[in-house]
Amino acid sequence: MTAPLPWPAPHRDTPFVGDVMVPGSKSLTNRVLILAALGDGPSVITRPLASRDTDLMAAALTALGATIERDATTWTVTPPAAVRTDAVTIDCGLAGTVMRFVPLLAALGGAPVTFDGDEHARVRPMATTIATLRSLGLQVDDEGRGSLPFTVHATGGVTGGEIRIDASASSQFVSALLLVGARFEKGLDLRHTGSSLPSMPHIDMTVAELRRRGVRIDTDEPGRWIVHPGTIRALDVEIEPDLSNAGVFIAGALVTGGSVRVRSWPRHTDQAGDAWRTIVPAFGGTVAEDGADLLFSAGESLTGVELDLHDVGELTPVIAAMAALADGPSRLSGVAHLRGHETDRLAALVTEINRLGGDAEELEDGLLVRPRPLHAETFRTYDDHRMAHAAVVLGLRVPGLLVENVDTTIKTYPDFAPVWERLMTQAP
Ligand SMILES: O=C(O)C1=C[C@@H](OP(=O)(O)O)[C@@H](O)[C@H](O)C1
Ligand SMILES: C=C(OP(=O)(O)O)C(=O)O
Repeated sequence: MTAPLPWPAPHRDTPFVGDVMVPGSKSLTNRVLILAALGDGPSVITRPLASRDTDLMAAALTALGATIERDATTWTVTPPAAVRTDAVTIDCGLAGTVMRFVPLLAALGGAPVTFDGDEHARVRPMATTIATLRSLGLQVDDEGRGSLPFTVHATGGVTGGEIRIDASASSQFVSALLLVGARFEKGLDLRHTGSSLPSMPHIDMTVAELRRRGVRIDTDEPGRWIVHPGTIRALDVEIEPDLSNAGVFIAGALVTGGSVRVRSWPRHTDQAGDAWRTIVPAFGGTVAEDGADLLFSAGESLTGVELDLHDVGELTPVIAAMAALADGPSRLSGVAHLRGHETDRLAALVTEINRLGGDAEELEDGLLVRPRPLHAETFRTYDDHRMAHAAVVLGLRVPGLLVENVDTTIKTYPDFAPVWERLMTQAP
């Protein structure tokens, strides 16, 4: 099969002025799906994200016995009637939320479950998931790899109790345990023992979603979570727009001297992407509330930034693209763990920005980006949706830039390319 032709990135010689309603949050949709499958009755999810990562989660939960009925705007999830006893295989694709969360859910079942995924999924950090399952008393066959593929041999329930893990490579190791801990016989007393813990807002989101469903969880001590055993209540919810994915439109407005209205920005949210409210002023832009929407506008200039992105690592590729177009140098820190994301994002960003004539340098825990005049090339995406997002930001200012495999954006945003094409045909 021949690879599809690279996609011509949208370009603007004039300010990009946009009005967007982004699809639902991946992180919320996949948490809500799992919690609905563990609930004490059916739950209705309104405006879930329908994308590769959430389809994979829905398929995994269905394989484990849940029923998911989908119509245009809602998914109704009915938990399994009984613990399954037949062996199944689950495709994790490249979805961290599927490969980290679902094995813990499978541990509650009564049969072997095998996990595998895309080629690159096999090199994403999974050792903590495997070690966690083993310390909970489960047998895991991974042939010594410490990564996908592996089989979890569930035996009909988990005792739980005290457990220590090193989640410095991904917050998802913590979230995975918290999501199921109430269903362990003794609940969970979890301590993170590693040197640092990335993506705290994602853990806070997990805790908030559990509490909304009646789960008691103590978080008084940093790095420790006590989940009391009990019922996870069914809950009907509406999914918020994905604020991390909104970032590419916000960045597009800022790098072209324009503005964008992002519709229905939640006033209170646990999403990491809410950080755009502070990141945009750091680049010299402004943020204003207008009813339910937020308006992001470019300032006089696009200033270089010094940002610690430890909590919001998934925003880094788009921020790095903005930095490459800024008026001065930027230092992005706190994101060593990005080497274990969909690709090694630090290496990929340096290679691709420099391929365009830029000057990006990899640091131990981040990037140094010095703006330089850029020229068009084919920007490689390494099967990483957020590399495609970064390419669009750059292409808005670099005429003729091509994006290799823009379809990788289906991971969290299936209409990404057509939406940009439509926006480019609109005034001004
Ligand atoms: O739990 C989640 O939904 C996520 C947690 C974060 O993972 P890491 O802690 O591995 O960065 C984030 O980057 C990812 O996009 C989604
Ligand atoms: C890191 C990301 O995804 P995942 O959930 O696959 O870890 C991401 O979307 O930026």
